Amino acid sequence: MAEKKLGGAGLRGQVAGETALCTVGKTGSGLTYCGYDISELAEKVSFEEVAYLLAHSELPNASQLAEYKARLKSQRGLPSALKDVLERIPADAHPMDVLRTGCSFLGNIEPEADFSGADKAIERMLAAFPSILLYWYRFSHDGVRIETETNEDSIGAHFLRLLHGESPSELHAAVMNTSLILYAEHEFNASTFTARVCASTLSDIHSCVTGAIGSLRGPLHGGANEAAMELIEDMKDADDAEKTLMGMLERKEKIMGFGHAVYSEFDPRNDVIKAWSKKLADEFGDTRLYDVSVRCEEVMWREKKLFPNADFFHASAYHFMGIPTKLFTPIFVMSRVTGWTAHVKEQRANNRIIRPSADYTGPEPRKVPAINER
Ligand SMILES: CC(=O)SCCNC(=O)CCNC(=O)[C@H](O)C(C)(C)COP(=O)(O)OP(=O)(O)OC[C@H]1O[C@@H](n2cnc3c(N)ncnc32)[C@H](O)[C@@H]1OP(=O)(O)O
Ligand SMILES: O=C([O-])CC(=O)C(=O)O
Repeated sequence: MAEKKLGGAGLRGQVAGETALCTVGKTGSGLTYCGYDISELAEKVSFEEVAYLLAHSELPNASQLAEYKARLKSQRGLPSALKDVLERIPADAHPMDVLRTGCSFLGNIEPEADFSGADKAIERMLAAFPSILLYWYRFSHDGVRIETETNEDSIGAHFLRLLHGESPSELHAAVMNTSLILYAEHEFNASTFTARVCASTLSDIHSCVTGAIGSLRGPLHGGANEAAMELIEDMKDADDAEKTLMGMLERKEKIMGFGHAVYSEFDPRNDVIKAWSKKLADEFGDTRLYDVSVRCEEVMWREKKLFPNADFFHASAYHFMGIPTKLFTPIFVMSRVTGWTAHVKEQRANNRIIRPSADYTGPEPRKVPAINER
């Protein structure tokens, strides 16, 4: 993969620390987690294996995986104090704000006592985030208090079960599994860097994750999957997509779900989720959203040499599985919590408080005038 020209604002291209967790955009391999290529992981393993890999630096063997999954499964229930809080959050709140509050509140009632409690807190967050999200969603939108403990084998299937009230098809469970793998980790992206900055002050893990959720929410980062859906949902067909995009480009508007801070030619996660989106479109029996997405991809490359990032084809894929748009970015959280927390542990293991400098552009030193002279 060609190196992207880096420099300028946004700390672009500057090395801000070390990690053994992930490489992004290195020549010969687009994206690796602990040395494993993302395409191979997406093809061969479960999200739980990836979560374990990020937490423990090695893939689990069969018994380690079975124990890990059993532990996660046993932690899907929510304490009543947390349910009370979730019931007070209005239906028109953004679900990312709900997760942010849910995570923060969990840190109050089940705090990480000291850093030796990190793994326990991480597993609890991983297990409880889908339950937090969907307990609130179903209560505020459907008026039901759902049972959040399910027997579904995977986190992806558990999520779909809580959302739709029934076990997902094999296809949908497989797509969720792959999606969670693709979103799990990505080096020093904005939300992970947020988590590391917080960790570097020796703060607690719930604070690190709460801050990271806030960073992920924005449309230039994780929020782009929702913004991409809003872009494509009204496109009638491929020609309409072309016309809409050309107009937006002429007006110099940003097209959400395209471009990347590090990758220069393609995002290795795109081919994987695009293939699943096509399968889902065929199953759904309506390829409009897939067709308009493909035309967007063609137009953006032709006009701007910009390519879809991980978020773009996630929009149609999630939509085909009946997932409401506002739950798209929270799914990213359910996955990325594994990467964030692995970075928190890594930062703690070799810590120095992160505190860069700034070039000053303000006024020269001056005297404070009396209030009636201002
Ligand atoms: C999972 C993730 O978080 S992936 C990222 C999700 N975010 C998005 O999809 C939002 C849309 N994309 C963007 O805003 C950007 O591409 C970012 C934030 C991802 C990366 O930002 P940068 O590193 O600053 O982008 P980059 O340096 O490649 O930009 C080069 C030029 O392309 C333009 N450009 C980049 N992305 C886009 C886009 N999606 N639509 C239109 N123009 C774009 C930039 O405005 C810039 O133009 P300029 O030189 O005239 O200012
Ligand atoms: O690396 C980035 O800047 C954004 C990204 O793709 C991610 O966090 O998955």
